[in-house]
Amino acid sequence: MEDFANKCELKENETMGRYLVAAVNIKAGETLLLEQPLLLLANNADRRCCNCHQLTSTFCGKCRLMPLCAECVDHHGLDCLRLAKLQLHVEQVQQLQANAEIANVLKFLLLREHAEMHSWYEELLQMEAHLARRRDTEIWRTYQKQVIEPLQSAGLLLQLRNGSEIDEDLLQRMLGIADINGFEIRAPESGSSMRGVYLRAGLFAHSCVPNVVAAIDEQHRIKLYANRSIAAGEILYNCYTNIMLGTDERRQILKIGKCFDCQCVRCLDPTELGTHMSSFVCSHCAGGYIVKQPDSNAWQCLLNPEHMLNPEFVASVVERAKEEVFHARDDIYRLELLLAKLGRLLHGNHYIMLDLKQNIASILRQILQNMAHRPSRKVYERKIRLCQEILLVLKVLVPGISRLKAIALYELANTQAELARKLFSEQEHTAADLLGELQQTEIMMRESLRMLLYEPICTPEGHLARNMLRELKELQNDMKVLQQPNDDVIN
Ligand SMILES: C[S@@+](CC[C@H](N)C(=O)[O-])C[C@H]1O[C@@H](n2cnc3c(N)ncnc32)[C@H](O)[C@@H]1O
Repeated sequence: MEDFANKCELKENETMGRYLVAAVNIKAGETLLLEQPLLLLANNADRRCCNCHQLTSTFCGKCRLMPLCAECVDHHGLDCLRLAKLQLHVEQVQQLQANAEIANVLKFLLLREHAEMHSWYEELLQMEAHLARRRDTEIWRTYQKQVIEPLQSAGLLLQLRNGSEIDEDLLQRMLGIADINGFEIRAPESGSSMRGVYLRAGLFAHSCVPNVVAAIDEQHRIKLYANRSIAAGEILYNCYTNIMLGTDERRQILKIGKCFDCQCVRCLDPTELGTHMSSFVCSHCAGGYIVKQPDSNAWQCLLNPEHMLNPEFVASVVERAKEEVFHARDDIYRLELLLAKLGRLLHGNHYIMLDLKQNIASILRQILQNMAHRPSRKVYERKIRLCQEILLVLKVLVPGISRLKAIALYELANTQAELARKLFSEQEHTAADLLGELQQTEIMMRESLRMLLYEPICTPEGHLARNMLRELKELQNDMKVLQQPNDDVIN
């Protein structure tokens, strides 16, 4: 919290509400905030044990309302005691157990219930909920039906402290705060997620070209650090969405999920900083690309504005391409075919093309890891090419410290080193060639490691950094051997 108080200054304006600016000059990699979540919430329809956060279908035997898995004995003692004191019939309990989101709201209500947590509750209520923008929308009506009505009809609210004050707006506010401010957190099972609400981390504004990175460790502690040097007075921006998506998709996610129109430099630039992550190929002009003009929303060729695409055609190509990528997943042959086919319509850096390239690269990784496949030189070279293409885009999108860039760089370095070793062992390359390749690899590994060292240790990236340190040492040992003046080695 000391870093936060010294380095971040809270401001407010009409467009963004509260936001943070750098109070001092900040160096790349400097930590701005370390914070534990005030609330850990399940996502949507998931029901998670409120002690260990595993998915569960069972409830605490004492309070009956909080999900608790068979392995956990109890959960937060005060919460359990308070809920157990409520006078509820079996049918009312069943009604409250039926919708998973109700447990999330109960967590808010329990903060309100305990006097010692009141100041946190008050701070939580100041967070943005976008009540006016969400009122009468689909999400509002869904929450009303599935969460608020059961809570009201079960007679639970009136038994809470000043229960008559807990009206529909207050409950919608709680749900809105969770949606607008929640950070996605890795859930215990791989591939699934839950949400964390952090009082300080939730104050950072969004940009699709952020200067701050958020990383959450296995204990759910969030770390926010600068990805480049930031001058005093600059706004501190975290990215709320996936930077590997195109502008229309990012803006839609932010509009629907966070209720605002992003106006960052990337969103306002039709070429997305020259990456062309949403551009189509112009079928009339050699080397011409069709981009969406931000003011008119027209899709026009950059070389000849008269060459246009119909927005419905663009939308349908994108939708169909996404479906085809989904169906081709895990099948490298189909993915490569699709890449060639879509390449006639989309720029090579279009986000769907990059997604395809990432899919292909990750299948190639599995093939290369399994030496029983005896992969040919072409397999290594294909993966190297794909990593290089992905990296070129990432270097523009995140010029500073980035875990995505670090991972892509590591994949590239690792494959280059493996190919060099293979060619040496098959006597296609000399020891001097191998040494040259390994020296290049070492530079890339060091660069990747330099970026990953800012990630908390207990995260997949932190584990990767530790493995990489070991690999780097092995690489350096190999290089030492190759550097020894030994006629048998260097030829
Ligand atoms: C996580 S909250 C950030 C803190 C919030 N501004 C507050 O006052 O509590 C996210 C909300 O901040 C606002 N916001 C963040 N970044 C923004 C941006 N670049 N442009 C406009 N509004 C932004 C939006 O209202 C968004 O829903």
